[in-house]
Amino acid sequence: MSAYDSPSIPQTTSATHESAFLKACRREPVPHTPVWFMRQAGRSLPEYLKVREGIAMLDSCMMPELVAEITLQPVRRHKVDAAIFFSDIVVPLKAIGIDLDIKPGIGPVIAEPVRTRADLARLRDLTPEDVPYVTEAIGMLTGELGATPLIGFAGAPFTLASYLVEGGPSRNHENTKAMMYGDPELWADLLDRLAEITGAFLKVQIEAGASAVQLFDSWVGALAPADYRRSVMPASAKVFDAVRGYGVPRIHFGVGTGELLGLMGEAGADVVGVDWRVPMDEGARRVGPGKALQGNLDPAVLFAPTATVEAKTREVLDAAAGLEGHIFNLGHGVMPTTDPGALTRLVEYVHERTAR
Ligand SMILES: Cc1c2[nH]c(c1CCC(=O)O)Cc1[nH]c(c(CCC(=O)O)c1C)Cc1[nH]c(c(CCC(=O)O)c1C)Cc1[nH]c(c(C)c1CCC(=O)O)C2
Repeated sequence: MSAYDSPSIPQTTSATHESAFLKACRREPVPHTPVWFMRQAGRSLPEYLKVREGIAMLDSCMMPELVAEITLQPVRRHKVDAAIFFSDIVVPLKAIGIDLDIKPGIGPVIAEPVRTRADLARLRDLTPEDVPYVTEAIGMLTGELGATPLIGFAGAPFTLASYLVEGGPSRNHENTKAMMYGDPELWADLLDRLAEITGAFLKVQIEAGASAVQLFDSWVGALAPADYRRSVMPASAKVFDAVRGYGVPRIHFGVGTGELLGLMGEAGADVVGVDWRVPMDEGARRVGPGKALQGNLDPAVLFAPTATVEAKTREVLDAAAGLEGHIFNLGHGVMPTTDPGALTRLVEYVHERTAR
């Protein structure tokens, strides 16, 4: 009996359990390679722009019916093999009272950056009562999704710390690294706080019915492996540990993480996401045995002609052909100006090409 046979998640029906996506996460044989896209919900879809009209991003995350509708849109349109919960990595921070906003075209902006030990006191624990709209939206979704699994997610401690310390998006993460190198004790305590909050946020989603979770460490590729191991990995490992007992697959993803893939696997995930810079077979070699892999078409390829998209997709599938457990995805999120038709065709193409 593997950890995944655990009956501890009553919300995951047997049809969901037998879905291609969850089988691939468990490295079991699949009828076809499952496909989903990071940022599959969002601005590439006209139906998304329509329902979001006049509603601020963070407000929309707190409206369960709207969240459920937006989460379902790409499943209906593209026939992807998994849904990802519509929310944002800063939602749990907002929920514990951090003054922040998501500015269109910019991203999360924090009113008062976290830079000192006194600032840490603002990062209190998250409880399910802080995010009732998450539980409610997931409850609605699991019914509507049928056998299609729902992926819950959270931002990883490093990526959340970067937004909190910088006060917003950052190219070089200079204030974040200044704390990490210059005040390692404060840094460790900050990451530990964020690991607690993130673990609690993932638990809420799993208990509401999410059948997999993804930890987004989008900006961790800015670190050298030794710094990752010393200053970040313990906090990410704590998050994976916090949800291990549920037996739901845990996915770990970051951008520009070619040099970190082995350590990201070691942090405890069941599935490691690979961006487009590392071929899947090389990614598998770096991650090591016992993990499924997710990736990794360059999202910019979708702007090329269909024949090119197909040729580049074949390259990904061929490189992943020897893997036990491949989930097809882009190497990072769908760009807002992507033609949604290109995404629908891509799902169909991967399904046809890998049908067994
Ligand atoms: C770094 C990060 C953030 N948010 C997220 C990450 C990690 C993933 C990654 O690396 O891309 C995670 C995220 N954010 C969103 C989702 C929804 C689920 C999905 O993938 O479909 C997910 C998984 C919705 C969103 N989150 C955001 C949007 C766009 C806002 C809008 O549509 O009005 C969406 C659909 C806002 C946001 N939030 C953030 C950014 C950088 C932005 C974009 C700002 C902009 O360009 O306007 C922070």
